[in-house]
Order: sequence, then structure tokens, then C-alpha cells
Amino acid sequence: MHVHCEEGEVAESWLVAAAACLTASCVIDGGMLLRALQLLRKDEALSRLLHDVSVHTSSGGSMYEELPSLTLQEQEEKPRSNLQKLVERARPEFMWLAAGCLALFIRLPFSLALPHFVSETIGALIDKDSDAVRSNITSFIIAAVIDSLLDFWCVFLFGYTQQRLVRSLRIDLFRNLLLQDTSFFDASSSGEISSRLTSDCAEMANDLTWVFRFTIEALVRIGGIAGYMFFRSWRLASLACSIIPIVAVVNRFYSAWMSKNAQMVQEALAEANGVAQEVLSSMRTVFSFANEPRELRRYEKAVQKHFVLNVRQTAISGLYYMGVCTFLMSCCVQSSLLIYGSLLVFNGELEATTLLSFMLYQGQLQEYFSNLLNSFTNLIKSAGAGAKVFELLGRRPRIKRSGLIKLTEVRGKVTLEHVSFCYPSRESLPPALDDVSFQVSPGNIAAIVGPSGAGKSTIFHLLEHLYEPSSGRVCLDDVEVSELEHGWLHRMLALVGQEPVLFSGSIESNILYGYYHRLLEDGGESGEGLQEKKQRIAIARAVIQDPKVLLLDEATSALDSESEALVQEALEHVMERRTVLVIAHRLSTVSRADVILLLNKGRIVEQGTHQELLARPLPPDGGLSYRTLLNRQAKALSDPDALE
Ligand SMILES: Nc1ncnc2c1ncn2[C@@H]1O[C@H](COP(=O)(O)OP(=O)(O)OP(=O)(O)O)[C@@H](O)[C@H]1O
Repeated sequence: MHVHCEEGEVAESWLVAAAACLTASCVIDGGMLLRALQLLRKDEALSRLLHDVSVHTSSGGSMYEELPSLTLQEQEEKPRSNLQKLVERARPEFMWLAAGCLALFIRLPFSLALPHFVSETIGALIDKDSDAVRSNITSFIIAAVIDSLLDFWCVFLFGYTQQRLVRSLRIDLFRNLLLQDTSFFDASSSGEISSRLTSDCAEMANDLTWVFRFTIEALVRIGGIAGYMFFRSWRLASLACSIIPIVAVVNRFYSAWMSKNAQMVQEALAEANGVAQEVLSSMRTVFSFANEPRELRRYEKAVQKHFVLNVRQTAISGLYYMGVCTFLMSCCVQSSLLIYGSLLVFNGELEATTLLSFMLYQGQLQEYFSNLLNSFTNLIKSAGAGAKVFELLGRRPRIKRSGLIKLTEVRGKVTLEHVSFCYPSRESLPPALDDVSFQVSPGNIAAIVGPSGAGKSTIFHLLEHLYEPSSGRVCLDDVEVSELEHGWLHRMLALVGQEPVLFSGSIESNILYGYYHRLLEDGGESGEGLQEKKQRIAIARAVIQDPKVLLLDEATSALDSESEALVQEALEHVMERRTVLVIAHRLSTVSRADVILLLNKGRIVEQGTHQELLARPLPPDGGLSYRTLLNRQAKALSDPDALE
């Protein structure tokens, strides 16, 4: 079933490309086209790409082979906590983390030695030993300089690892988002998703790398200081370490609370971002309903929720640091050391300089202990912030994006067989399509008509495989669209919608978007323009791939009559030699269609040619028929003669 062409067919592919350009020339104005053609002909990279495309097509490949393949990263689904998942994310960065740790280890003896040299210098001063004073001060300066130099490497290597982690998290998350089915995007706000992609990923990676740095540094330093302390006086050292079990118990409760709250904070932030995104992307509507104060209140409410949760988190953290770091570690431990140490000095069991070095090391011990606690808090927060990211990373789409089949020859026959469909987000409501069957022969035009909400666009959605039908078959050339390869299907089938979405970038890049399936980042003219211009660009973008089936949502409402005529002219041109399904608004399109499908409440009420449907009697129950629909339209246009 795969595409297979001989060498000579490369030329044919060139012809297709040239024909596509020529078609585009009928659609877009001269200057614009000239530039698109120049771009195709002159730009070396593009020419090569064009050539590659023909070679790929001839060998049964696809343009998609140029891009990284989008496949789900199947992982063994073991139940793991967010904390475990978080730590696992850091595994590929092991080398960088190891380099950071190495810098830490090399630095350690130098920074650990500093209090020792201080206490030794003071001891030598008391003993009035000037040589010892000089050598201890020199040692102190050397150790301090090396310590400072190595600090750069610690900061840089851990910071670098952090950036790598953010990058990989964002790319993996974005990849998985691109693979999700349309119903996922129906149910999620883009603001919320981008919040996950930006702030959640950054927060997770930030916390995680600094956790590594501070945890490792703190553990090593605490170990070193404790070793030194036990070596100098086991009794004082035992007193200094007695605090550890108490802190461990407090931490257990604190971490449980912090993890839950961090999750709530990120959710509240995503909610606020969702509101902002929704409002900012619909500013015209907000403006025309003068709803700015209402939207501001909505945003204020969402931000307030985030604020309250954050303040609560700050207050609990403050209490924790006050209780554990300041009161227990600083006040209780230091005063106990002073009292007990003084007793030992009075009894002649301890040197005063040893007590001094103990007090200095205790300051460091306290600092690193609070770093350890900080890291621990951040790790918990990070796992909380990551909960939603991991949920998204692990989400499997409800429908398989792509089959494997690429047909060798496409005729363009479109068939729907007993198709019923409910949008996943509104399963409790009547189906959008209910047992719909029809067939459009290759090269024919099918006009889909019916009142708003009848299900016309839904037919297009199913043909494009945005959703899968609840029952029945949606086929192109008798093969279900779900079985067809995603990239191939969308080259055979092109949609021109009512409100074309253009990407920022030049006109050429927007047209070529349909060709290369990617944006050329050459900046230039803005993609925004008049509706007519946008429509013509969208048509060019659709036909530049030379699709066999065109799905047209005739846009009349947004265009004035002059622009409408121009767009219509462009459409006439591209409809030739193609199967066309058109959501028809114009009588001229409807009347010349090979088949007209009248839809109402998700069902096909009538089907036939214009003449056949006009010849049918009006339904006795006053239900919807093609004639009543035309009569209604004619009345609306105050043109009672439109029918005749
Ligand atoms: N993404 C969606 N999620 C949930 N329901 C949807 C979605 N899109 C459409 N619907 C619903 O499905 C039904 C059919 O909608 P559809 O857009 O296919 O109608 P239509 O005939 O094209 O209408 P219009 O001419 O107004 O565009 C409607 O009730 C609509 O509200």
C-alpha cells in the first residue's frame, strides 16, 4: 500500500510542486507569489528541501522524516511517588551532577579548615607564639582563596545542570502535549497548559538542582564537622548531635503539609494564568461587552487564592525555621554547648581553644543544617509542583494519532458509514452526529448545508481524524482515516476554514507551512492582515500540498462582496480536479454541487442534487427540508426570487 515511485517520477514530484506553486499564483497576488516562488527557487536550503521531498516521496518516505519523529515515550509504568519520578529525571544529568559534586569535594577540606585556622590563630595569640600566628593566618588566606575559586565551579556546574533539566522537561512535556488528542485540548485551557510548561517546569528543575547541590554539600560538611568534633571532644560532639532525632520528627509532619500546599499553590497559579490567557486572547469580546471590570475581578479572585496559599506557606515555613533552625539549633544547642563546654574547661577536661573551635564549627553546622532542611523543603515543594507536570508527562492520548498506511494512488473518495459521534466533553448531551452515511465520489463536490449546530463542522473534524467516531466508519478511498499515516493523510486532505489561523512570520512562511509542516523563521511581514488576504493565504497554504480532498468552510460573513468575489474566484480554481466537501453558504456553490447533504440535529435529513431536492414536496409536518432552508435564506436576504 506504500507509495512507490521510480527515479523518473522525481520529475513528476517537481511538476506537482510547480503546479502547486502555479495554483498558489492564482490565489495570492503577484508580488506575494513572486516572493514565494523566488524563495522556492533561489533559496538553496529550500530547493534542497524540495528536492528531498521529491526523493522521499519517490522512495515511499514522507516529509515528516525531516522532523524528529513524534512517538510516545513508552515507559514501564511502575507506581512511583512524585519524589522518585523527580529524582529519576535527574538521572541523565548524572555526569554534570557528578562534576558539580567533585568540585564540592575538592573545595570541602579548604572551607572546613577555615574555623580551625581561626581558633588556632587565637590560641597562638593567647600563647604569644608569633610564628604560629603567621603560619595559621597564611594557611587561612590560601584556603580561603582556593575555596572562593572552587565556589564558581560549584555554582556553574549545578546551574548548568538545572538549565539542562528545565530544557529536557519542557521538550518532553511539549512533545507529549503535541501527541494528545483534541478532546484533551477541549478540556484544558491553554493558559493552564503553558503555566505547566513554563513555571512548573522551571520551579521543579530549579529546586531539584539546588537540592542536589545543597544536600550533597550539607551532608558532606555536616559529616566532616561532626568527625572533627568527635575527634576533638566526643562529649561536646554528642551534645551537638542530640538535636537530630527531634528535627527528624518535626520534618516528617512539615514535609507532608508542605507537599500538599505546594501542589495547591501551583494549581492556583495555573488557574490564574488560565484566566489571564482566556481574557487576553478574547480582548475584543471583553471590550465589546464592556466586561473589563468583571474580568479584572475574576483575575483578582484567582490571584488572591494563589496569594493566600503562598502566604500560608510562608508563615508555616517561618514557624518551621524559627522553631527548628533558630530556636532549637541556635539558641538551645549553642547555649548547651557553652554551658557544658565551660564546665569541662573549668574542670580542666577541655582546652578553651577547642571550645572556641567548637563554637565556630557549630555556626557552620547550623548553617549547613539549615541548608539541608531548606533543600529538603524545596525537594518536597518541587515534587508537589511536579505532580501536574508528571500527570501530563504520563498522559496517554485517548485516540491513536496515526496509522501506518499510505496509499499508492489516491482517488479522493470520501465515505461515512453509519457514523455517530459525541464530543467527549459533552457525552451526556445528544450526539453531534447520529447515524450519518454518505459517499462523495472522486472529483465531486458535496455541499453540506443545515442550521447552526447541525453537525456540519463535526463531519470535517472526523475526516481530519481530530476525533474518532463513537460508531461507524470514516474512510478515504475505503480505508478508515484512523488507519492512515497522520502526515500522509493531512497532505491528501486540506482544510480552509472560516477564520484561518495564521502564524506570526512572513506570508511565504505561512503558505509554506502547509508544505514543509514547519515554520520558516525568516521574520518579515506580519501574518496578521485583512480577512480576505488571510483567506487567500490560507487557501494557498492548503493547496500548495496538492491535496486530493479539500474541506472548505465557505467564509462569507467576514468578507465584503468585493473580497468575497476574489476569494470565490481563488476557490473555484483550486476546486478543479479535487474532491470537495464544502460547508456551503452560497446558493451558487450549493446549486452546482454533485450532492447536497442537508443536516439537522446531527442527522442527514435530505440528500441529492439541487434539482432533485427542489423537486421534493415540502414536509407535511413543517420539518426542515432543503426547500424550507432556501426559502428561509431567501427571506432573510429579502430576495424572494433567490430560489427561482
Ligand atoms: N469541540 C467541541 N466540544 C464539544 N461540543 C462541540 C464541539 N464542537 C462542536 N460541538 C457541538 O456539537 C454540535 C455540532 O456542532 P458543529 O460545529 O458540528 O455544528 P455546525 O453545523 O458546524 O454549526 P455552525 O454552522 O454554527 O458552525 C453543536 O451542538 C456544538 O455545540
